[in-house]
Amino acid sequence: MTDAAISIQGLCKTYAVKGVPGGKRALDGVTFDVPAGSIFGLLGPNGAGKSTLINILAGLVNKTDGAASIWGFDIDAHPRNAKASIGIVNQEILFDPFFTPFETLEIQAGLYGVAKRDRRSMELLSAVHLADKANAYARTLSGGMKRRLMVAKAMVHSPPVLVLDEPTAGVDIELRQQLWAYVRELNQAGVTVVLTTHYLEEAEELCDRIAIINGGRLIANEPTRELVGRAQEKVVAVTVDRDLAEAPSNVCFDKVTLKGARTLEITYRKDRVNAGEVLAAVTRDGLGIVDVSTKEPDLEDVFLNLTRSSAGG
Ligand SMILES: Nc1ncnc2c1ncn2[C@@H]1O[C@H](COP(=O)(O)OP(=O)(O)OP(=O)(O)O)[C@@H](O)[C@H]1O
Repeated sequence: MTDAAISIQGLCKTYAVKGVPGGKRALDGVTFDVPAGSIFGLLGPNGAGKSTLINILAGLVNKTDGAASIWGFDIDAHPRNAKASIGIVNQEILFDPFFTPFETLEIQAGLYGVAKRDRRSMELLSAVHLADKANAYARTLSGGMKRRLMVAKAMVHSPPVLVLDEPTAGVDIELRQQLWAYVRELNQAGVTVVLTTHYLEEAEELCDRIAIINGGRLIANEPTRELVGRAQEKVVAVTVDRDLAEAPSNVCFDKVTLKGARTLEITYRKDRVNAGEVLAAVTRDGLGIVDVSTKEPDLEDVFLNLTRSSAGG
């Protein structure tokens, strides 16, 4: 057992690209740990380097520099143990369409050297709600079913760490919810889960901790709540007791717009002023406040702010 399920230090990857001197740098000194027992989100815009990082952990891409270990096993010094400690669900759906889901899991278990008596194929199929499809041809499964089969396939050797690379791309909302429910169950049973996703609200809902990479560099790595708290802009809608001809201005307000005759939508920076000061600024002109509602920043705001500021240097 180890405190970090995955430990990554100074990881670099430069792809050799024809006609590009020096190649394409996809990872540029990335360092972070995934705490054991967590659901960890790895976010980043397209081309940020997420798949490269996961493929290095999977042993599919050779790193250029740095170190990585999985469940305490260095991927260079102990590649077999490292590989046995991780299950990876790739973006692409890969399995033989002529085998049934049950056979698919049995074959995968065989590849990992799981003894027959230790195999859990039916249990895994039930967990991903595919027990009734155990003997159907895999090619007759829907897209969502195939993806769930991929998750079951990644778990045949009972790895302590499961990585899901964009697992819900193209999966409808209901199936996505089922998949996340299963991910939560696995996590409660002790599996550390790493997921990359473009669905920020899901990362926010599911993950204890979130790392963001952009342009091959780590730009954030924090508990989800703290990351969300870093969004400095807040919006408050204030309904007043009389019609307004125009929105009042005040130094407290970053932006203010009139929404209807009596409602002001005020944007302020919570690192500069607090809600009390904003409301006091409204009443200063003799206006009475009838109603107030606030909007909490979500990860989308944080993500955009962080990637924008890192792109701007
Ligand atoms: N085999 C390769 N040869 C050259 N460049 C590559 C190769 N694979 C990836 N890249 C480049 O490396 C960078 C990182 O790509 P990567 O696929 O890791 O990003 P990503 O964050 O997973 O993006 P996405 O969300 O689109 O999958 C990109 O600029 C990509 O074009």
